[in-house]
Amino acid sequence: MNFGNLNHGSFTHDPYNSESEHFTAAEILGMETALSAARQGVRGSNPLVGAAIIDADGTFLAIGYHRGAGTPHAEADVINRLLGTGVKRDLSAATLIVTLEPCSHTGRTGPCTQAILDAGIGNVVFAVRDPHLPAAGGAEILHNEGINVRMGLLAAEAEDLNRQWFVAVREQRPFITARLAQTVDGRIAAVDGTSQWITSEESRQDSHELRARVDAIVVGTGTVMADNPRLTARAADGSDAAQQPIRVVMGLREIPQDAAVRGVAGTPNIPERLGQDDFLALHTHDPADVVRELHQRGVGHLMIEGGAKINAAFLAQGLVDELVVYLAPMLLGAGIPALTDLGIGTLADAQRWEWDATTTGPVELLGPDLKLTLMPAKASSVESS
Ligand SMILES: NC(=O)C1=CN([C@@H]2O[C@H](COP(=O)(O)OP(=O)(O)OC[C@H]3O[C@@H](n4cnc5c(N)ncnc54)[C@H](OP(=O)(O)O)[C@@H]3O)[C@@H](O)[C@H]2O)C=CC1
Ligand SMILES: Nc1c(N[C@@H]2O[C@H](COP(=O)(O)O)[C@@H](O)[C@H]2O)[nH]c(=O)[nH]c1=O
Repeated sequence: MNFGNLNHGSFTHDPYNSESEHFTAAEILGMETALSAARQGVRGSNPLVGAAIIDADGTFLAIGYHRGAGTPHAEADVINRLLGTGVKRDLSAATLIVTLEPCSHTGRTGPCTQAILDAGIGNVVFAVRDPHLPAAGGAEILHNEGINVRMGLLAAEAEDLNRQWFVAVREQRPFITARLAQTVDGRIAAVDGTSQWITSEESRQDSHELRARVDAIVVGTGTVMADNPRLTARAADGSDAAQQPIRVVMGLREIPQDAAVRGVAGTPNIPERLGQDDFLALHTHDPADVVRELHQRGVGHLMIEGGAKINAAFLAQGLVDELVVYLAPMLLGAGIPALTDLGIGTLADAQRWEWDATTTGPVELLGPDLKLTLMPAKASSVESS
């Protein structure tokens, strides 16, 4: 196969896809299994990726997946599972099946191409190209090392699995999660601005785990003035988590010198790009400015934590890839809504979302609350509704 004329930055299908390749029933089953395994991961700066290794006769040898930024990639995970005991085995006839092109770069972990070569695996089948430029090109490296590489198996399914991640990469911005802690009637604070707490301890702890995973959190100046939040990631005993997001406040007002958000938080998730300063005031009302600035600072996963105006600003510009809604069994009737105006005047223009069925499923019970996870509906399902 000639890999020479492929464009890594492109999101169009490669000329070499499933129609020009032959895949065995075992490889198809392997890719279906890898796609299911991928769904056990968590969304964020890295895509969901799953992998399987099958023997020449189609026997499954191992299944693995990526558990989120900073953890081993799916290829390394599946190889570790197979060879973790230290037993050397001949894998030259085996096939590694993976939902995304093996990476060729050293990011938070080492290159998967090297792990595959070190394991002596003779064949690789992957579904879709990795559009993330520093990581791309793995197929060529493997091919040039004499590995039999084929691509395109269940490509549409693999693209769909990470479709918002692909959008974020294409737009050269972080993957963006918006997090709402609201009453059943969609309020995030009472009429007088009080909001602590609407959601349960279990929900808030889950939220702290989310904070520890993201690279940055954004709130508006309104939230800082109303709540004086710390915006740190904390363990159940109140101690600071080892990894902390950059805390970002968006708006024109100055943040008071004694604001809690200025306090020392610990180790930022991306220290090499931020130094010791993990608080950032961005004097703008435009979410695109925030996204651009944070992308330049190396933020791969951004979380919007409110309030109402900030939530609406990001949603109105299509700058939310994932919605996490903690829904408390509480009614306020009046108060601050989860979102201000999105500029939607008629039902036909409603934003459509769909439930996201990854690890925990779209609905989780957290104490008395529900946690709902959603992603923007596919363009095709919006057109047909
Ligand atoms: N339950 C929950 O999950 C949460 C609840 N809350 C609650 O929400 C309330 C605060 O909400 P809200 O007042 O909407 O505050 P926001 O945090 O949304 O901040 C709004 C302020 O940010 C600035 N700003 C920045 N960008 C924009 C923009 N695109 N459009 C408009 N304003 C912008 C403006 O101030 P400036 O003049 O400085 O530019 C504006 O007044 C509080 O009562 C808080 O308790 C807050 C977060 C989470
Ligand atoms: N009210 C409310 C939340 N509010 C969010 O938590 C912030 C306070 O953060 P911190 O000072 O770090 O504890 C606050 O400003 C707002 O962003 N979160 C929730 O999980 N549930 C809730 O009911």
